[in-house]
Amino acid sequence: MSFETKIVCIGAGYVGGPTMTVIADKCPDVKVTVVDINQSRIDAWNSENLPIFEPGLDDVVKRARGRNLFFSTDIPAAIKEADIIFVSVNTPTKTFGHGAGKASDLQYWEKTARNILEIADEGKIIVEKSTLPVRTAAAMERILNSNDKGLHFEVLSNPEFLAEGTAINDLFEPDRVLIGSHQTESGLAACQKLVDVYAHWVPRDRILTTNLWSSELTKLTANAFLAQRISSINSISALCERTGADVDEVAYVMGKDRRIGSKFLKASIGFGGSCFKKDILNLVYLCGYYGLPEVAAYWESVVKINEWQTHRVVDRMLETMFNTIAGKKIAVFGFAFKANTGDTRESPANLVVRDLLAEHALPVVTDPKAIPDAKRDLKDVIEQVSFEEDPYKAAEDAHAVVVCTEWKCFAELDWKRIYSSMAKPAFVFDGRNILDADALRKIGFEVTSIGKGKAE
Ligand SMILES: NC(=O)C1=CN([C@@H]2O[C@H](COP(=O)(O)OP(=O)(O)OC[C@H]3O[C@@H](n4cnc5c(N)ncnc54)[C@H](O)[C@@H]3O)[C@@H](O)[C@H]2O)C=CC1
Ligand SMILES: O=C(O)[C@H]1O[C@H](OP(=O)(O)OP(=O)(O)OC[C@H]2O[C@@H](n3ccc(=O)[nH]c3=O)[C@H](O)[C@@H]2O)[C@H](O)[C@@H](O)[C@@H]1O
Repeated sequence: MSFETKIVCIGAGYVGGPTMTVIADKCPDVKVTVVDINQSRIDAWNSENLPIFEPGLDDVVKRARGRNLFFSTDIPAAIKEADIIFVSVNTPTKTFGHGAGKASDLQYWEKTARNILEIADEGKIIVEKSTLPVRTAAAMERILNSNDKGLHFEVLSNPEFLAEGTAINDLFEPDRVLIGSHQTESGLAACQKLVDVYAHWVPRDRILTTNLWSSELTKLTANAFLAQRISSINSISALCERTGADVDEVAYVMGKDRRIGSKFLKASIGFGGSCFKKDILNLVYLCGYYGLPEVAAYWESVVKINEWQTHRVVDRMLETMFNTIAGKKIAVFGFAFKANTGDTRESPANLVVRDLLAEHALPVVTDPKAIPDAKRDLKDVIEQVSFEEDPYKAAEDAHAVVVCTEWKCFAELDWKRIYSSMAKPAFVFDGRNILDADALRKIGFEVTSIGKGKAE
């Protein structure tokens, strides 16, 4: 079958895989090829065991794969035939040199741009799907358009707003799709081509078009605002613990004010995930670079509060468990950075386990989806940590259970059974406020929740 439009996506990760799968599903007239340098990842995309766990993804992949959706490592062939190339490679925080610890490491992006330039024999539309520092498109255009083949590349920014665990729904029914372009004739024409792709299923009034820099900066800002809400409520959770206020009640009532809204006000042991911290630090770096130290400090505090909140977990454990947890088995319920994903990148559970080890406790990690990634993340301390598929076994003889991920299955466990197998007094630290604390107390547990004090 011949296709009118050919899309290629470079990078078959958490974003490239699901976004391209949905584009292929919704646009049967478009050929979509997802390429990656990682052979085993591509093999997994072509198999029954997809490389990422995302509810609903399997069915959509099965519908489109082999029809107009292809996964491949043949990057040159894919680039050659593409009209539109999405780049969705990773953009981690730089770990070396200037801006280390804050700036984005753009080496994968630049390599991709040079790769495209080397192979392409006609001009193409290049779409920034990765989250990038504002003004990256300017650098990319300079690299791409500095060719001696007389080719013109138009760079668009089309940041992704999906959240892991709800990616398929987020992609099927996005709040908005954002496309940034130059406001030139060729920029607007390229923008229209991409609008036409999304318009297959996204209502036109939800496809927002802006200039390139607004689009790049909106993505960083959206993540910073979301994370800021979590740090704000988490900072208040500490005050609730001291005063007897209940953070869930405070958040609920505040959220009823439509100007505030109810979402992203769930107090927790801190946000995780591959993006919030990285993107805020990038924003902080950019503010410093553009001579705005006050703005940089404001946003940096969001990350600082988040780390402080996670460290408070083991601090509170010590306070409650007679100032020592050395030699005590502690069951860590959940290692994924949030429920409904196997992703553990920047998971607060990682920090909790390391804090437990620093106190010479004996952590046992259980998680319905994330044990393989947990083992990878804890490789350097693997001999001091145990892993257990079965949460009941993880809790046997433990002095405490600490809930780090809001998996629904943890709330549905038989807590009487857990209580009877634990050392006494049996402590529960609910880092996600998902358990029925009163019911647990009736069983006999000593329960500590986030943002709930004892004061009357
Ligand atoms: N994970 C998420 O939920 C979201 C991530 N983003 C952004 O999307 C971008 C990608 O993130 P993820 O998909 O999570 O990363 P990921 O690490 O899961 O996937 C990136 C993929 O790119 C591949 N890659 C790297 N260099 C390559 C090259 N030169 N040629 C071909 N493939 C190459 C890697 O092998 C990897 O499979 C990041 O900028 C991230 O900030 C944006 C929205 C949501
Ligand atoms: O750029 C990205 O990578 C994505 O980052 C987040 O998505 P994600 O990190 O997948 O998941 P979220 O649902 O945002 O949760 C992030 C973290 O915050 C925590 N969280 C979330 C909400 C809340 O009220 N409280 C809270 O502690 C979660 O448990 C999790 O650890 C954004 O929600 C997406 O819009 C964005 O596209």
